[in-house]
Amino acid sequence: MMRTRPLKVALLGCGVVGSEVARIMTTHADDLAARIGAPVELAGVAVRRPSKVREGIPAELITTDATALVKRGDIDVVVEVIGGIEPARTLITTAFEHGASVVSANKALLAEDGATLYAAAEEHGRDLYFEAAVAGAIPLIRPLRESLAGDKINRVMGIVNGTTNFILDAMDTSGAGYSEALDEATALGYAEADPTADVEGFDAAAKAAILAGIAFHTRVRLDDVYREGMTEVTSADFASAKRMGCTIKLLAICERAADGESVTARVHPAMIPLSHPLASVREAYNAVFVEAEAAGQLMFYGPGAGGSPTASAVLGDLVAVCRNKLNEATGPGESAYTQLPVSPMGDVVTRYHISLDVADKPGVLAQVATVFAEHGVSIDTVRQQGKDGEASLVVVTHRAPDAALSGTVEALRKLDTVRGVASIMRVEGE
Ligand SMILES: NC(=O)c1ccc[n+]([C@@H]2O[C@H](COP(=O)([O-])OP(=O)(O)OC[C@H]3O[C@@H](n4cnc5c(N)ncnc54)[C@H](O)[C@@H]3O)[C@@H](O)[C@H]2O)c1
Ligand SMILES: N[C@@H](CCO)C(=O)O
Ligand code: NA
Repeated sequence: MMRTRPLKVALLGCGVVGSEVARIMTTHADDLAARIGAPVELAGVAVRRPSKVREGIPAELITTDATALVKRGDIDVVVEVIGGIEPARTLITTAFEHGASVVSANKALLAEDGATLYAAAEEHGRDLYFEAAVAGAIPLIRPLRESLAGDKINRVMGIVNGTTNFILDAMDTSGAGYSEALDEATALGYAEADPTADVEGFDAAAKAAILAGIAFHTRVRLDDVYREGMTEVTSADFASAKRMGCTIKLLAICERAADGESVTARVHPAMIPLSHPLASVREAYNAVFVEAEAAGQLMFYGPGAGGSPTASAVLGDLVAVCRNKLNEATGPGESAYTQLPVSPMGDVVTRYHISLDVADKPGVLAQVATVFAEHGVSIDTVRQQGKDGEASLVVVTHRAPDAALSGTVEALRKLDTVRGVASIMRVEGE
């Protein structure tokens, strides 16, 4: 039976995502009410610029005082789509203290200090939902927290940043320049307020921390995630990748160690074979592979960024939280009971593609091969292209620990015959 008294929602932030949340809440009000079992009412919208015209939002709902809004006491759900650490963190914890549940899209905050948010939610018996924080519209957090709660997840690997996938795809397929592609991604509402978070891998690293934490039931913070951005990927790297039957993607990879005693989380550009499903993820789409012991391989694919796809995930959470409220229940809280240590990048084992500029003379290849052997890194293939006494040497290795590869590269740089290390890229997905 439908409850007539509405559930009240406070919206914090009315930018790319917030404006879409408000629009869908208004246009789909009847359907949302029917699905929840009570009407949902937008009771206040906190913004920074009140003078801006916001179509469909009554002026009397607009306020610049987000703190007063979350303290009102009659608010059932606070939707936080401001982003950043503060004031978002204080607003969320204040919302819990004043009886509201929270839906947030804020991966930066969850990765930096999710523990504080979970603790405040638990202390006050409220919900914290954040489907939009990882891979936008793609249902991923809920499947990991709920559908796969009975399984053991060993690996999560995916493309979780739309902006950088858009740029890399453009560089690969149309030869577009980096800044031109970034401008387009920003205009389409994919990029963060400061796109450095996207291109330097901070956004993907935050998502990796959240995914690893949920997948492995352990606390993983942004600082635990190894991170390399994609600003140094060149057209020469793409040409090299093509020769190997690969493309280049910015990947987030979270793994449980073979002995099950530790985990790793990392974000970096990597070559993947064109035959791998992640290679065909185009534009700003995201895709995430999950490997679970009983389920096997699962792939989640869809729009990972943009106002309306992200609003879809926020509204799904809003419906879930409202249903919980009516049932006087709460959804899942933090699950970090395993407390596994997060190992450093040096322990990660993978394959490498290394491009060297060397002198084209007898014995150079043998010298280079010896350095790899001395560091216990086994070579899979070598390709040499010579020109005017100089040569480019491309070495692809078998699987080796990252620390061994770093040692190899350091030693290679010291050889007189090695003029430079043009690029080092990991090779994944084989
Ligand atoms: N855009 C996307 O594709 C996307 C996807 C997934 C998650 N997110 C996340 O959603 C959140 C919002 O992203 P966005 O793209 O809408 O950003 P945005 O910059 O378009 O919107 C944020 C809005 O919050 C407002 N704001 C800032 N401080 C405020 C305050 N103290 N009080 C009231 N309003 C304040 C800003 O003026 C701005 O309008 C971020 O956490 C982001 O990481 C965005
Ligand atoms: N800036 C992010 C938004 C989605 O989290 C991206 O490009 O994927
Ligand atoms: Na999602």
